[in-house]
Amino acid sequence: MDDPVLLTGAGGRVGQAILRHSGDRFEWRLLDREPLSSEKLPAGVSKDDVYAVDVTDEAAVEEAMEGVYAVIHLAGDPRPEAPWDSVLRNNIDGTHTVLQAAVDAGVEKFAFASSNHAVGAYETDERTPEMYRPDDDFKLDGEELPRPSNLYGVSKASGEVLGRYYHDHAGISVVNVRIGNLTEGHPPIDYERGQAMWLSYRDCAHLFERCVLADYDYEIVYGISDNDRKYYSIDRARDVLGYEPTDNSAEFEG
Ligand SMILES: NC(=O)C1=CN([C@@H]2O[C@H](COP(=O)(O)OP(=O)(O)OC[C@H]3O[C@@H](n4cnc5c(N)ncnc54)[C@H](O)[C@@H]3O)[C@@H](O)[C@H]2O)C=CC1
Ligand SMILES: O=C1O[C@H](COP(=O)(O)O)[C@@H](O)[C@H](O)[C@H]1O
Repeated sequence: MDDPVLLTGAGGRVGQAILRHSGDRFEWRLLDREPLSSEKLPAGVSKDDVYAVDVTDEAAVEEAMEGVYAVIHLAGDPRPEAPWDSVLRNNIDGTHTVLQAAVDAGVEKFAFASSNHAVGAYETDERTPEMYRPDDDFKLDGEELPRPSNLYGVSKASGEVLGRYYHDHAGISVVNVRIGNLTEGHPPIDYERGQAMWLSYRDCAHLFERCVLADYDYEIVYGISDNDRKYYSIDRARDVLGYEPTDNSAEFEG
């Protein structure tokens, strides 16, 4: 596929995980409100393919969207403790602006970085910490309603609903990836929740690559590696996207 893939929030942790492992897979167009240093750019991506843009800037986003085949939308405030004014502007208004521009430009697919915090309130005192352990059978599969654990999680659930609206009314393919805990090199240490939802860099890149290449209508999938501790099912990601994770947080436990 020759048409570009627009990666918003390209300079961040998730964006760099994708570019480090899939930098040669697509014709990239990179967007971030912060300037991207040359070491953050994969080979073959020139400064002409980089847009220093705020995702709430409609005109600038429309310009970056011209001719794009698919969008991987990562840009936003990633802090679970982020205040309402920030998640309202960066995560909700920003996602609306990017989705509207994508539809207006005839973009085929939209992959949204949702979060475990969109469903964090399922992790009740009664269920934890046992639910983070391999022998517990509690599972979430993406069919469940959001239960945000904070206002950041509300903004992520809002992004999922924005995608539902634009799929239903404009036909764009949408996949919401409820990312767990992206940690480079190994799972979080001494943190059972993080180990249950660990996503390795290479599995992250592979999963978003599948979001560009697979065909789907509207989906919600979990973005985690194949962890023994997982309480998120990755069956939907396997069945619809062809996701085949390599890593498992259990392999790093003594
Ligand atoms: N890192 C993780 O474990 C997880 C991340 N996510 C989501 O994935 C996405 C990326 O997260 P990270 O890479 O960890 O965050 P990050 O903070 O490392 O990267 C986010 C990037 O987006 C840019 N950005 C923020 N607001 C922007 C705006 N208004 N306009 C343009 N660019 C903007 C920042 O400059 C930054 O380079 C976020 O939406 C986050 O909510 C979800 C679950 C887990
Ligand atoms: O959405 C996100 O979730 C991860 C994991 O949550 P945590 O509460 O276990 O840290 C978080 O690390 C990341 O910053 C955030 O964007």
